[in-house]
Amino acid sequence: MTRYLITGAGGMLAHDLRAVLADRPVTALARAELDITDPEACRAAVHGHDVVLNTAAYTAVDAAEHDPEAAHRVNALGPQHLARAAAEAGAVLVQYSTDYVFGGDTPPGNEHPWAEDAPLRPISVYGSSKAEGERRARAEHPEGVIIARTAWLYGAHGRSFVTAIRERAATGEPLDVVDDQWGQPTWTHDVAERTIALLDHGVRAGIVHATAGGRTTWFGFARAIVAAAGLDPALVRPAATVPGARAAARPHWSVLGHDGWARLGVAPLRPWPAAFAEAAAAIGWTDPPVVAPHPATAPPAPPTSPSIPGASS
Ligand SMILES: NC(=O)C1=CN([C@@H]2O[C@H](COP(=O)(O)OP(=O)(O)OC[C@H]3O[C@@H](n4cnc5c(N)ncnc54)[C@H](O)[C@@H]3O)[C@@H](O)[C@H]2O)C=CC1
Repeated sequence: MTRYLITGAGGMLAHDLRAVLADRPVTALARAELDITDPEACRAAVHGHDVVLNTAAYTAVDAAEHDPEAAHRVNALGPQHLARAAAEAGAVLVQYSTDYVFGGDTPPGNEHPWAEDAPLRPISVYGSSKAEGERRARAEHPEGVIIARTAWLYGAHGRSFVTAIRERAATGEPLDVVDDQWGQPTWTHDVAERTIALLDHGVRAGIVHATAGGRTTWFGFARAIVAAAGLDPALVRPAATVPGARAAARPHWSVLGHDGWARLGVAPLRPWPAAFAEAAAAIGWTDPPVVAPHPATAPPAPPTSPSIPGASS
């Protein structure tokens, strides 16, 4: 029976991987139990497993701009250590990566979905560190690394764009959300389920885009989130990206192509509206969040920023 190791087990995607693998032998190690920057610890942890699902990552996109070494250690060297350990153990490594490995060369008006083999041109430290992690993992274990690039994740077990928008909308204040960055909101459950389907199909190497079908902007997604919660979608207003407003640049075009799935004989993730509708019902996002009442003497807190750009990626 296949034995699975999940790294970064405290994270959002890891939770749903554990749920999908609930009836199989799984070791799930949180950061305190396995630090993927430690090559010896990686070797010891991978030993005895057939599949390594690496969800561990330095995911603070803006903070990475100020601490590139930390991002590199976790996102570039970590996957390399795990790939080496997987090669020694005869295991497959699934390395989760990001849409932010792209973004450097899409002139407006010339957008098409990024193919799996499109050149990597990140525009942030985080994206560069993840791109380097892809390269190092594949070089270390060419026959046994699957790169699964995902994006715009939301799920039941973590903070995300969905939780931020729900909390802001529940205050009744209007929300300005960027309408010029395109992508694919993706449920962690679907990423987990499709990844395991890929492995069950016998795939041991390759690149897939583990993002939902379709496309929207952060504004479009925010409206869907607010509508699902039974709140007024008109609260969400379209805004333009303010250059330099955040430490790390965001790609304006993060729509990933899904042809790789057909080549491997496995169906891709479903379109984002259907996935979000099911997620909202399953997670309890069809009701507005309960916001703590403000003390009678204190005025309501103003929004902390004029717009809500995209969350992490
Ligand atoms: N959240 C998103 O929107 C997106 C996430 N991704 C990628 O998907 C994967 C999973 O993301 P999430 O579950 O959202 O991340 P998360 O931030 O919820 O979980 C990541 C986990 O990694 C752990 N971690 C950090 N440094 C570590 C280290 N040195 N050793 C071991 N564990 C460490 C953290 O403690 C955390 O529990 C990551 O590879 C991320 O880069 C890609 C695109 C979008």
